[in-house]
Amino acid sequence: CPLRAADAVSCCHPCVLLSHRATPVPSELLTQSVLLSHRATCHPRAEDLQGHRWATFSPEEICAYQSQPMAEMWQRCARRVTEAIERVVEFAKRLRGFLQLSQHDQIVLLKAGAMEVVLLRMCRALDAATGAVLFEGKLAGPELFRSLGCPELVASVFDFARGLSALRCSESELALLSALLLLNAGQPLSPSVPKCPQVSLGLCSHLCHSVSPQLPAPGRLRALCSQHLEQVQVFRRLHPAGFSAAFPPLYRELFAPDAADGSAGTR
Ligand SMILES: O=S(=O)(c1ccc(F)cc1)C1(c2ccc(OCc3ccccc3)cc2)CCCC1
Repeated sequence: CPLRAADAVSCCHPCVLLSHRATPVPSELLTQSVLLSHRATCHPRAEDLQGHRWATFSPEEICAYQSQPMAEMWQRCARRVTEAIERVVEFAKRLRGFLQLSQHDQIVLLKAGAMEVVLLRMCRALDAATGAVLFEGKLAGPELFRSLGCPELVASVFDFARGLSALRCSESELALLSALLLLNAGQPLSPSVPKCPQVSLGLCSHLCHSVSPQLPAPGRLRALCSQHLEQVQVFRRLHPAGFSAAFPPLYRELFAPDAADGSAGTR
């Protein structure tokens, strides 16, 4: 399982004054604020997931997905992950102090951390009994994604989601983990990184102490995101034209910035 307290993050983004006030905001208020932001920006909502018995795809439906052209399946996943990232952006904007960052810092944190939060949130849509994930309204196992042509990435995505799901984190823990990942995005993984004096240690220390047994190993999430980036490049080489207009601009900007200006396939 990818979660180890030893990887407890030791520093949040140095400029994030989450309680940008003279008197620190009580950690309970901060936690409540993060949870509300999480609940408002997660899909499906927690209440939709609880007790709901999701249907599984029939063998014929799975076969239809497996028969889809690679580009079509990549576009489907790209659209879904882009929608998920847009919700993470909204979550970040609701975090105390985030909008007080410079636009540059906001973009740096989101570029480095949004995908990690998407992957963290994915465990909410995983069915513990079957290890299948909610995809286009039904439960899908890794075999449904065969036409993507990247079985190792798909396996890694499912393994991570299953490992996190097995910890049965509460929505509050996932909310705090998401805030921590975003505020720590892009920071060195070394645990020896000194605490940032400027940061509002209120939230940082609260996050680290409240969810320390569940902190995702940032190295594991970063490796997963790197694996995704590698596969995006593989896909682009196989389908130079297929990566242009059919992919959401935000997806191209985040994961293939050199192609985001429409020059795909010309390099
Ligand atoms: O439901 S999903 O489309 C899904 C895709 C692949 C998978 F193995 C499991 C789920 C989704 C997702 C989309 C792209 C992801 O990384 C990029 C990626 C991974 C694998 C192949 C292509 C792209 C990860 C997750 C889950 C959360 C948001 C949407």
